[in-house]
Amino acid sequence: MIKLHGINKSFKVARRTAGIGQAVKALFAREHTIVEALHNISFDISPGEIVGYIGPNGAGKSTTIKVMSGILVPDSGSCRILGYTPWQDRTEYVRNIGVVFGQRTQLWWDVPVIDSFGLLRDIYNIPPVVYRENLALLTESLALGDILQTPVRQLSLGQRMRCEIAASLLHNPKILFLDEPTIGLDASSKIAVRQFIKTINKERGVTVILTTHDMNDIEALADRILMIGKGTLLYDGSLAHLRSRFGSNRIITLDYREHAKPIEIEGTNCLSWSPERAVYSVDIDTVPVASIIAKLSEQIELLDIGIETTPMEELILELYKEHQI
Ligand SMILES: Nc1ncnc2c1ncn2[C@@H]1O[C@H](COP(=O)(O)OP(=O)(O)OP(=O)(O)O)[C@@H](O)[C@H]1O
Repeated sequence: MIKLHGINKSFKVARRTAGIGQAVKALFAREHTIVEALHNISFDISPGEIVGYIGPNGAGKSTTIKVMSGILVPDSGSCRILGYTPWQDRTEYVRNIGVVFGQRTQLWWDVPVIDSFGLLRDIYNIPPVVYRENLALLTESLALGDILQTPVRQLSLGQRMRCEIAASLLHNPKILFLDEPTIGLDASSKIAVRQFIKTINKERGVTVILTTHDMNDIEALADRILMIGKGTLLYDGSLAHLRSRFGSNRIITLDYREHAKPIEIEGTNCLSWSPERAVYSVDIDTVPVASIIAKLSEQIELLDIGIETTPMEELILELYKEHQI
């Protein structure tokens, strides 16, 4: 369904050093640097998948989404989605995809939400019956009833995001690209958005590609992770596989009577330390929990101990570290 092969994309960025002299100089001879945003990116995505596209800031996630949605033309490589080359067959292609950029809006700022939806209906030429049905369904499942008549600029972030998602689905797309769909949302809005994404994937078979920095999004939604760092694809695999790779990692939280100085324990990673509580990450195949407790008990009076398997955030950090990004 989605096939990217050897995609490269660089940006030429003007380089400026501070100071008026440099600014004047730059008027005559502008210096440039080349930012290699995507380097030889290849992957396939099948119909019905939910894929989490992750990586640190500036890794190339949005650039990939822009290439896949036809907004950016890569320097080289091929991208075939539903039989189209996004940036070449844009008019036809966009009828098949929905795109949500969490940090930008596709809705008209000053008009009521319903008017924006009406404009999208005309742009996409959505048949009246389909539009009516979808509007009813989306209004109900995303609880838009009370806000359809409100101008977009008066909406809260969570309300706007629900409207953005509805707007991206009015024309029944087969693929949904979500670029940080839960950014800035409160806990309950995040859960509502995740639930809805799951539902449209299950019930309508919409293929979803989402970029996020929120590992709870990934945990809740994605069966597969693509990880990118410095423009290069570093991991393509299931969440379960990632878990099994770091399967013996544990987070140990210790409460103790006041102790001012952190205690180093060989083979562990101290994630945080305060005078009453410390958190360590450890591979229990290498360093047994008992030895950590024994070592600490020699120096501090332990009050409580909690042991958890490594949370998603930590797994991803490990992966970033492994790839030195
Ligand atoms: N239009 C542009 N002009 C110049 N450089 C750009 C442009 N768009 C992206 N870049 C650069 O390309 C690289 C990848 O950026 P991109 O926005 O794809 O990263 P990202 O993974 O989405 O990051 P974030 O998590 O911070 O949103 C960065 O170094 C960025 O500065």
